[in-house]
Amino acid sequence: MENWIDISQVLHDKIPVWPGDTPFEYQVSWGMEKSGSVNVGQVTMSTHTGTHIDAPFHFESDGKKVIDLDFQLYIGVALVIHVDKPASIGLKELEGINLSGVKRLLIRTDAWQDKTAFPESIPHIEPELAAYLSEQGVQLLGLDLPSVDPLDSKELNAHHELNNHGIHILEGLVLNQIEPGDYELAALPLPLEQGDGSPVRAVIRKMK
Ligand SMILES: N[C@@H](CC(=O)c1ccccc1NC=O)C(=O)O
Ligand SMILES: [Zn+2]
Ligand SMILES: [Zn+2]
Repeated sequence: MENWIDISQVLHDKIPVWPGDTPFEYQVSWGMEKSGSVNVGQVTMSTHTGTHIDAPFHFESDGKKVIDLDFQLYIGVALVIHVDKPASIGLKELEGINLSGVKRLLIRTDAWQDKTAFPESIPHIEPELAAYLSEQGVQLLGLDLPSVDPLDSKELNAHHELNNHGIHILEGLVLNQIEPGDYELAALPLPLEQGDGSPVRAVIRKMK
């Protein structure tokens, strides 16, 4: 079947990363000339580069690693909503949106426009929203932003509250062309045994 839309950031050597984090690098470490038959690549990257998921181990020392997460959560029906450039995302911003029975929620904010640079500031998820979202049935929250907390946060309250309510985090989506509505989503993390996070290839397809 067709009509799948790629909502992932392209991984290339200039992709912006969290200030101070490992730059992304792809290299052919064993080229044709040396190997005689093949190009073999090597990738150096932070697990929080581009479009990626967070495992609880990212913000809790005894939290689950990527391999421990239920991969089924990252495949299935998702609702895309558009909350245009909010200061933050709380109950007020979701007023009038029916989330009952929504398991996967993707929020388009358009607040990170220039994906060639890391943003200066971003709208954050108000930690109190976690309880409401989980009441509605949300288990996966995706955003077109590099974090669910303010960029200067050390407490990471939204990360913790979402995790406390069983809500998994998907960050760095590209949603600027995506109309709100019901979609199928696939955004599988790699089977990283030690992973605190993982890059994903995120794609969606409009539900008929
Ligand atoms: N919480 C952010 C990442 C994050 O906080 C971070 C990523 C790389 C290097 C440092 C980071 N944060 C703390 O200084 C995220 O989930 O992607
Ligand atoms: Zn992350
Ligand atoms: Zn995060």
